[in-house]
Amino acid sequence: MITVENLTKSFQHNNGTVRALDGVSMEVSAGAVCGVVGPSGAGKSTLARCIALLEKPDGGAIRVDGTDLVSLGGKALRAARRQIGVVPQGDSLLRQRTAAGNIALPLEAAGVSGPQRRTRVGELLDLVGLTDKASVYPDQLSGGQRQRIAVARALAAKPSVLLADEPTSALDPSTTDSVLTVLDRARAELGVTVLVVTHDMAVVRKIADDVAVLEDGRVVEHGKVIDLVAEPGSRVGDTLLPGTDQGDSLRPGGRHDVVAEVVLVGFAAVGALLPEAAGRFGVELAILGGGLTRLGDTPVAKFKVGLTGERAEAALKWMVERDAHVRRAPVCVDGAAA
Ligand SMILES: Nc1ncnc2c1ncn2[C@@H]1O[C@H](COP(=O)(O)OP(=O)(O)OP(=O)(O)O)[C@@H](O)[C@H]1O
Repeated sequence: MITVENLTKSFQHNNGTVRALDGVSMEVSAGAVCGVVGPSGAGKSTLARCIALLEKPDGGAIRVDGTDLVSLGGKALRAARRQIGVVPQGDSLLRQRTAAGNIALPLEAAGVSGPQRRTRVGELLDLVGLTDKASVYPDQLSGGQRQRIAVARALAAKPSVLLADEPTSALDPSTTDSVLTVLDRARAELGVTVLVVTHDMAVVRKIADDVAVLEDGRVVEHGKVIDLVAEPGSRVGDTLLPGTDQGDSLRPGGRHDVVAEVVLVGFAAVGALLPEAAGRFGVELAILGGGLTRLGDTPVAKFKVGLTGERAEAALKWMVERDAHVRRAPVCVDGAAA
């Protein structure tokens, strides 16, 4: 578990002070993948560098499994740094070393013996799916392969936390997927807690359990992706789920008695809830907008639906009782939309 409490960090510029982190607090559960997203200059990299102990915050605490890393010094700080593997932004491999040689670097620094090093490097090459590239130099690898080697190198010393700063920027979508798969495997097979800094919400959609949205050095939204997408007005939800033409379009009109926005999470809900509600309550149900997507392996749908029939309200209530997230237009006492 990583807990960040009220973290502050400022930089002096010629024209004044920039508050890169302005009281950031967030939590990442052990073994989860957390996406840190936000616009350029929001403070994402500064947060990552502070957690990686590459930058000292001005104030606040960073607890990994209960220990406040900010208060550490000397030997304890060096030991804590080894617990955090870092995949830096951009190309970070040494050109004059092979893929295997790059992965072995942290092991050499830690004094791990030759045979043990070879075994560990072999395991890591296998984890990132590049066993056949052991003796290849970075220049002969694709951008995605280089990033996968950088992930393997970051995992070499068996850290409990893996921090990746924009690991997929400048990669095409299929290459991006291969890097994300490797991060996901690190979590699933090694139990590593993964923090991914990214400006790309597709990364959050594909692998994140948790997300923190930063803006101007502050956390403006934070939580489990699957919970946030169901919250009305969530920025994460608005970005990750299909649009449905919101606002006035939720007002009942035309031939529908009730118009509502419905978010459905999981195979059972997405596959069966709407037709079952329509059949059970004898209402006509029309999909007016929205669509399907996936969050990791979980199917999620957001639809604008129009219900017609005497028991339309009862059908909606029944869906809510089955964990559908329903957003209705406010209705006045005379039944008209407010
Ligand atoms: N070493 C530094 N010296 C001075 N200012 C810095 C330094 N690092 C970051 N900043 C400033 O702090 C603010 C936050 O920068 P940071 O790189 O953390 O944002 P970011 O969200 O990662 O942006 P990007 O997506 O563009 O990388 C910016 O205004 C930046 O100019």
